[in-house]
Amino acid sequence: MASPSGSADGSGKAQEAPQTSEKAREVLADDYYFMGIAGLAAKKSKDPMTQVGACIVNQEKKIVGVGYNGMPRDSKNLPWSRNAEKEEAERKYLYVCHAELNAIMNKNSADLKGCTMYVTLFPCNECAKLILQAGIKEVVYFSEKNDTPASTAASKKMLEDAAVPLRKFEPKEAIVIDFSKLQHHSAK
Ligand SMILES: O=c1ccn([C@H]2C[C@H](O)[C@@H](COP(=O)(O)O)O2)c(=O)[nH]1
Ligand SMILES: [Zn+2]
Repeated sequence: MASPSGSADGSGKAQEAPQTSEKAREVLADDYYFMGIAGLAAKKSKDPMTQVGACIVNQEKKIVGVGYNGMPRDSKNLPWSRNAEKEEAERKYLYVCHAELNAIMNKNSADLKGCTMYVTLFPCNECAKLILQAGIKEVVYFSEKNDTPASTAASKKMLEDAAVPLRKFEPKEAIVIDFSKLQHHSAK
């Protein structure tokens, strides 16, 4: 599992040797944790083709918003098709709420100024506008699709122009949640 860079508790102090009676625990690094939450949120998306998740974190490293791409609230019969041969009104793009929009709308704090957004897919130009208007000050993304180059270029241009750092998350290992290891037994 990914561990934090530097000292184990982030304090910069040398790590103390664990007590012999204590199990050595692996502690998840921030980027893995927050992108992991974004990835888990993506798993909730009903988009049959592309599931996207976003997680917004404030300067105290607290999660203040999570979202995934989905159809607008209370909608029942909107199409998920991406088929280019269908009429525009029969394709998902006019309707779907992007993960970033939903994460921003789901915020549980007064505002998002100074926050970082973790998002599993490079934000489109419309989401870049939302990110900027929300006062988000850093974007960490995972994957980049190249099927909308103009949108990607515009998004990069806007974020760069506003001096909002854009960073690609490059995981070196997988995060695995083994529920059997979360099963705690009373010590007797
Ligand atoms: O910034 C973005 C860009 C796209 N999405 C969502 C919108 C759609 O549900 C999918 C893209 O569908 P494709 O079939 O891959 O074209 O991704 C998003 O949430 N945020
Ligand atoms: Zn978008």
